[in-house]
Amino acid sequence: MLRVEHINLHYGKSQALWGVSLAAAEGAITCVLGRNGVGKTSTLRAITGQHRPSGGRITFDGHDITTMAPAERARRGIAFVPQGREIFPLLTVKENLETGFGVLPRNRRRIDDEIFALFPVLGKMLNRRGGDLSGGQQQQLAIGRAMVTNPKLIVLDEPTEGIQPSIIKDIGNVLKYLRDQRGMAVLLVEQYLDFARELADRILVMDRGQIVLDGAPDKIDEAAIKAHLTV
Ligand SMILES: Nc1ncnc2c1ncn2[C@@H]1O[C@H](COP(=O)(O)OP(=O)(O)OP(=O)(O)O)[C@@H](O)[C@H]1O
Repeated sequence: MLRVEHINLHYGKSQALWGVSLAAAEGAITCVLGRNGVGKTSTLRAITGQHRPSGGRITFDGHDITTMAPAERARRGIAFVPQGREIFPLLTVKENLETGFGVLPRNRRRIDDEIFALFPVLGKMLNRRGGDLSGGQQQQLAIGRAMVTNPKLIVLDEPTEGIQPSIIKDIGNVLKYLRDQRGMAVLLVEQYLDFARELADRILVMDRGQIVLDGAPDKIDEAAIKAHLTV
């Protein structure tokens, strides 16, 4: 579904990514692990179209999307749950969910009951402001907002960051549901190894702007992963 092939990415003269390649398959959770500052978010920025790579190619469903605008990628089925969630604090939960409507044709602009079944708290708090929600509830709202666009690929940047364990577990279950029941491709960036091991069908580890390990969770050497995750 998604293929990232040998991408380089620069911020001015400073190179953040060096020949990064990865794939996110339909019906699978792919997890990219790495410490702060190794290029995980930059990789996602290239995939979602927020920063153009300086080399390499990104394809989605067989189409080259390397230079495509973010909104066009969203229309084609790529949804993004950014780091820090980026909920609109003054909009209600319902209005936050409706911001996903922009990429949908008019006749498909509805919030599916499935979202409230997966995140009952959103249904209960529909008219509350986004800013009144706890961090964990905001993360659920950010995932719900991504689901409104009915994506084929959902890309999440550190969804467990600053979130209490019970909600981390709920989020893990929702990601499994999206993989198993909806056949979505899930691409997840994480620093939290246990969460990745529990969910991922494939783990990649980044260090200093490159992919340094890549394999199935039961095949990849845990000591090697940990060596790259500790400073
Ligand atoms: N807008 C920017 N301008 C200049 N340099 C940047 C910018 N964003 C990131 N960088 C640099 O690029 C490198 C990779 O950063 P990136 O945010 O992709 O890492 P990360 O693995 O996602 O880290 P984190 O977990 O902190 O988000 C770092 O050296 C960072 O300082």
